[in-house]
Amino acid sequence: MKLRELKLEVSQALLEVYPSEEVASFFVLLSEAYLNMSRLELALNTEVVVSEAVSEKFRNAVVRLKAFEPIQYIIGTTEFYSLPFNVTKATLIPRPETEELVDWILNDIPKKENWEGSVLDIGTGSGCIAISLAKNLPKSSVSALDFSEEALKIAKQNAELNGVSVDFSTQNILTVATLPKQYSVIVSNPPYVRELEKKEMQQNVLRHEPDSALFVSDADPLVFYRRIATLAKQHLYKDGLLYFEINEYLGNELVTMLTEMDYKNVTLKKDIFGRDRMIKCKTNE
Ligand SMILES: C[S@@+](CC[C@H](N)C(=O)[O-])C[C@H]1O[C@@H](n2cnc3c(N)ncnc32)[C@H](O)[C@@H]1O
Repeated sequence: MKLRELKLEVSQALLEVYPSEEVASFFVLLSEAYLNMSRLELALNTEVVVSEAVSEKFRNAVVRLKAFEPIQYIIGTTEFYSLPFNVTKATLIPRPETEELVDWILNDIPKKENWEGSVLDIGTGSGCIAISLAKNLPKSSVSALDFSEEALKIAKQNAELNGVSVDFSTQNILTVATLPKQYSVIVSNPPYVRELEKKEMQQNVLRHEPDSALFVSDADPLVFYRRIATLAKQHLYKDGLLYFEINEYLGNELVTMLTEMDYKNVTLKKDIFGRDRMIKCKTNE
């Protein structure tokens, strides 16, 4: 089958479910993954013949996309902070707001090339926060933990893929008594979606991403923040910084909680859409 015919078949099937811009972008991503062809090469080689085996891969992807499976899980990769990351159903797909969190941390560090501080990422998932920090802070020492062995397997692959060294460990943050050492920065994007918010979420997230990465009980949505902030009190150096990605509806409650815990300079930050999505605070003024 010619590439142009395959494109027509795939596009017609996906247009039943997705808008045309999204269909076009899916076809490019699938072609990069299965044909190793860029957007430009696709445009220039419409008459090229695609093997039956590869056409079949596209057809399988169409079935999965029509079941609202995220494209990142289908092709097994995504990009975060301009770096490549493998993803599987054991890992959350890294989000743009988390890139903003990484950017906030990096902007707070003046001489990134020479910074020799230590960082801990709690609930690392694909490793996206830890690895992008390690990549941009070449002299730092970065550690990361998650309670999912499956997620950590992927995070370790991603550290190798990006040529950085991160000290990964399997820990349940809700039950560990202490953290391994002292840190200059502790960061976390913990589960923070309340059960009551499920109805606002898209099918592709609800059906395919890991529940344990996303949800917390309506009764105690700040459980991870309280636990991490308590541990961070003992494990941040003087002037150490704590950063969280947050639920946009819980910003004020977090400001109150961290202030009552005697953290200083508690600062909320909005994402590019104007929503409170990050918070930072300091151990000392
Ligand atoms: C919102 S995801 C964030 C993943 C990744 N850091 C990111 O930003 O894309 C939360 C992560 O916390 C992990 N997690 C959930 N409960 C945990 C626990 N009790 N202890 C340690 N990690 C936990 C999940 O496995 C998941 O990887």
